[in-house]
Amino acid sequence: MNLLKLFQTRSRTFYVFLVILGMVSSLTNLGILMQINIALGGGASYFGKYNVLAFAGLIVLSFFTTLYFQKYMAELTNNIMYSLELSIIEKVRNASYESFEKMGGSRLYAAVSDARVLGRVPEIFVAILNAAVTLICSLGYLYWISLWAGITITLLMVGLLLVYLYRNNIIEKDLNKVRDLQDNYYNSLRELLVGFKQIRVSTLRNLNIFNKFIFTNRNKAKELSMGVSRKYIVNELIGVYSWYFVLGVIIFLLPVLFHISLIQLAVFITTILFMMSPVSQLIVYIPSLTGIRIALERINRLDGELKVDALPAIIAPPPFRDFTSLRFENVSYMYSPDEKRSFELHLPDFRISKGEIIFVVGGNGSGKTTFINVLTALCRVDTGKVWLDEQELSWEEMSLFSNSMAVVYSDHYLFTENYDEHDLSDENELLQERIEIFNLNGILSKEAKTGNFSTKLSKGQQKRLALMLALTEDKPIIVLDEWAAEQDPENRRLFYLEWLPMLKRMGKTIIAISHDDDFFHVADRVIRFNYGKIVSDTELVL
Ligand SMILES: Nc1ncnc2c1ncn2[C@@H]1O[C@H](COP(=O)(O)OP(=O)(O)OP(=O)(O)O)[C@@H](O)[C@H]1O
Repeated sequence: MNLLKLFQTRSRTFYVFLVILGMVSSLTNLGILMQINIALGGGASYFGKYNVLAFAGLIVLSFFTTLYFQKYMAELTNNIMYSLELSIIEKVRNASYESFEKMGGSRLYAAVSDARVLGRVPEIFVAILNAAVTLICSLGYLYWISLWAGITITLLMVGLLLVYLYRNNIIEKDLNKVRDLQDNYYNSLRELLVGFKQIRVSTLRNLNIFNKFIFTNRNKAKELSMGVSRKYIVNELIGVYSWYFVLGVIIFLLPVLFHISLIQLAVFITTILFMMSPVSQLIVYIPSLTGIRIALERINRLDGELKVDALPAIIAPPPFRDFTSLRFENVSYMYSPDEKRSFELHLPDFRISKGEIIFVVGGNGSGKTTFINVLTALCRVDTGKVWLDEQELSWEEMSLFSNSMAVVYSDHYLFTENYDEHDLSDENELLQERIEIFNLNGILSKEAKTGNFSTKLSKGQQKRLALMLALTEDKPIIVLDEWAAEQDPENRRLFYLEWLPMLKRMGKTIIAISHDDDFFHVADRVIRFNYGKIVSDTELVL
């Protein structure tokens, strides 16, 4: 996606408007310039006695065209900004888990602020167009008055522009560095916010995150930004003082070189003064264009990364699918295969049957969570086949089937809004019954604003609420990652000896990571992972 393509997709009429505005503005500029010069030289106007009317007409035409265009631009600007923001979020929500992990949250925030920068594109385009048209008209007028003098001034201005662009290129590189620093800064900020408790209780950590990361980063960014500002100031001053140089050439050199008359000289000087404002506008807006290009490049890069393994756009939730068996045949998944130390999960032949309670066990780093990620299609398998009721599933179908699984992660996040559209009303008897069963009676309270359950609960209580909500989703498969880890002994006992059997009686299939060997007998099967492989798959017959 480049800048021009961005416009094409947002508004087909943009270019038509741009051409109309360009024409009106060149007509107005040239007209006004000629009127002034004719008045200065005491010559006859083309419009004779309607001179004043023509002058006023030009200004009115310019006023209304610009007004109409500005309104159109305001609309277009907002459309571009908000739809870009939404399209970034759209890509994130359809991205694969791996590309999401690689991206990191801080880059998402940076991309959203980049989208805001892009919202200025139409305004900048119009300003540059106006300035360029005025410049071209003025130069054309100079050529008409004296060809050689016009050429001399054009060469002079091109030379000065090249110096300006060369310096601007150096500034662009510095700006890129500032943006990289900003990404790192957002990352440190995220760590400060997410890990606030750990940072608050350790002075060393507290000092280090501030001194070694945030402070150093901001200092570097400040130095670079100050350098950029200094270079901009020098550039702008060169721009302004170049005019004196050009005026000097006109006043002192042109009469000697080309024998131009006093009236021609006056016309030249007026025209040059007329060009000053558009050129300074160009000087102001070219750096903005640079910033926009950088923002666009970064959004494009993020876009490319998120496209990897992206899911097809989700339009409506698929119906839950019950099943008899889910089978993995020669399935393997590897984290970042390019890296030296990479972990591979391998499932030569593994089957889950409806109604089973399967415990997934094994040491730290043996591959239990990776297995859950593959099972729930968070990670896309590299090789092998997945069969649902002896029907092979594509990656997309597997992703859809994950909708039939209610998952409680070890670091489960309880949403503040009721995205699952649960019936949380007091009249819901089944819900009240489950609140009772999961020992949440008298613990849960509702947020007045959202009507959702408050998430200000202890870790164990949060997990019990998450389990209850997972059950409310009414899906055939329940996946639990170390669910019992935060429970007190009584709730843990209830989980293994009462709640899991209850779920089984309800016809649910349960896949649960567990470290509680005292309760392994509750499961129908215990599968043990080691180095990414299932080293034992024990069926327990009670
Ligand atoms: N995002 C990742 N990128 C690269 N390697 C990873 C990633 N996540 C996990 N791993 C590696 O994969 C291996 C298996 O990790 P996994 O989280 O599946 O283990 P686990 O059995 O769930 O461990 P634990 O009991 O500690 O939770 C580990 O060696 C880990 O270093």
